[in-house]
Amino acid sequence: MAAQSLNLFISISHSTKPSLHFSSAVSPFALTKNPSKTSLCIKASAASDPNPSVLTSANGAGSVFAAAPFHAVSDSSSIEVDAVTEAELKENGFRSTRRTKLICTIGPATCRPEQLEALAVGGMNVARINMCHGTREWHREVIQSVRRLNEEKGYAVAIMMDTEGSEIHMGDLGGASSAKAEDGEIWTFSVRAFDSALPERTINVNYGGFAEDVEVGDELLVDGGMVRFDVIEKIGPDVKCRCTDPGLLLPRANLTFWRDGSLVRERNAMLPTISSKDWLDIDFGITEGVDFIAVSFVKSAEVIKHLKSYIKARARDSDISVIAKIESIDSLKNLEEIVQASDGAMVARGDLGAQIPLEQVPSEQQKIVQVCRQLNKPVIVASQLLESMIEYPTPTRAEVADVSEAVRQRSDALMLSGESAMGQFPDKALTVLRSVSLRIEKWWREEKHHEAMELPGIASSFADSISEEICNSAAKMANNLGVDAIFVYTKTGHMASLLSRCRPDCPIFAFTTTTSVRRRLNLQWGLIPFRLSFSDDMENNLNKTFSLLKARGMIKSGDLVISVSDMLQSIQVMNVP
Ligand SMILES: Nc1ncnc2c1ncn2[C@@H]1O[C@H](COP(=O)(O)OP(=O)(O)OP(=O)(O)O)[C@@H](O)[C@H]1O
Ligand SMILES: CC(=O)C(=O)O
Ligand SMILES: [K+]
Ligand SMILES: [Mg+2]
Repeated sequence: MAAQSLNLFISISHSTKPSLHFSSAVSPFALTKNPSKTSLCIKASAASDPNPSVLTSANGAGSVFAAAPFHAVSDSSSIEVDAVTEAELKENGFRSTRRTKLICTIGPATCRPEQLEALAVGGMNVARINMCHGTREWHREVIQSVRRLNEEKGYAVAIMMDTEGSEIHMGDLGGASSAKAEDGEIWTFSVRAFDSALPERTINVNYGGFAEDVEVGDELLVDGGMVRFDVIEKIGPDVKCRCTDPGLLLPRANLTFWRDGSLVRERNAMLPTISSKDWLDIDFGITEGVDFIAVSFVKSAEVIKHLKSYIKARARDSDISVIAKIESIDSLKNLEEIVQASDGAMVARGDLGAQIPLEQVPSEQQKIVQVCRQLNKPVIVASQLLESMIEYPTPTRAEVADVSEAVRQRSDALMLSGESAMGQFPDKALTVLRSVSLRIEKWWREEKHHEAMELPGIASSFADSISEEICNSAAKMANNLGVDAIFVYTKTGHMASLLSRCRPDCPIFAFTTTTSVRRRLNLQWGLIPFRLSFSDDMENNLNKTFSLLKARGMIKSGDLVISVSDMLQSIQVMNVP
């Protein structure tokens, strides 16, 4: 990195409605303006000696696997970052920090505090709880353990609650963790409520209309085809089926039935996206202060809008993001509207692959990732990324290729399901996601393989347009100048997400004033979220940040940084003094 001691300060102010264009080959000196409407001030000064006005003592420089002592006090002179990020920055430098975020579904294999901590140490950014399984008391314990971990160790692990939704699924297997269906066996799927133990080879179905809706000759798919049956006989509430594709039946697995090669959507299509049980779970999530609610089987944008206004009315001071799970034919049909209405989306390939032919899933994934990036919504690729690791300690080559593809598409986050919830090797699975992400990100950066995605304007106001232009330009400048990091000072997180959307080559240090925004930013590509008190005085903020980060060894003199903020709409380029 060529050392530069130039502090370039560009601030844009406008009294009348200005039109501002940054030239396409943006360099810090190649800004153009419309002089009649915009005042553009470029201040260049030596930045060798900004007054290190705020200096606190080094705050426990820990190594990766021993969480550093963390000062949870949110006083104005501290900065909150977790020990893992801190050690990663110190030991490997900015360039090699991971950009792709990792989500772990928490289940019996990972719910104890020490297991959760191992996941946080291993790079978990978001913990997902699936309301299909477990009791609310169980989920509350998990949420509280994660919160304690954040408070005591300085992590910013966010919590995502995933609704059950009202699609058809099996009941629990009378306490068994799984059951094996063998080729040719006859199983009974029944809507009856069994008081005592389930008879042998009997499966409960949650949907009352099941026996009426299926027909002899239909094909019944468990979990999108993990196990298949042919419907051979209907006897009142019981449906007899012959297993044609053997496999493992898991509790509450999803059921779909197919007739003449297409998915049957009879009355179950009328089931509400958010069931009454889901609403109670959502109330629970609001009370417990979850960061994200992922809505299963979204069909239209309306349900998302409804939920968002419900949350707004109910949770005045906690802002919960709503993630639309794309896992049905209807959600594909209404994709853009749904994504637009949501705060993010999940490619829920498990159920999606049960509703559309499997060979269509990869192209749909690509499309969903692209639409989300264009609309600036974080996107998660989920399900079966490392399925074999539920049982085995190493992934298949094909699984590694699948993870690589999601990283190459530059989705915001990858998610573990059964691998972390009930698998035998949750930590190893997380390590595989982490190391494959790092390796593929580096490869694509070095080879400059990444195709530039066209990013349409998305601003809904003029002020937003300025933010967007600033972020697009800052990201481009960062790549052209080869800067070490982009700093963004953002209260709501919006500027940070606009920068993330550009997927720049360097990491983005996102400074925000509240812990809840910090947690939510942890879902987005390339953002390293810090909590920091800051003012409207950017010079002061920068000096303070440099001092705090330098004192902890996370940056050093000479590092080249671009800084933007949503208080003062500006781009600054400088070397760390
Ligand atoms: N809280 C939990 N308690 C017990 N088992 C769980 C829990 N969460 C997940 N599991 C187990 O892990 C498996 C995979 O989890 P996952 O969240 O992918 O659920 P799923 O049932 O496949 O549904 P979904 O379509 O909502 O993802 C589940 O089938 C279940 O066996
Ligand atoms: C995650 C999820 O719900 C699915 O893949 O179906
Ligand atoms: K779910
Ligand atoms: Mg699903």
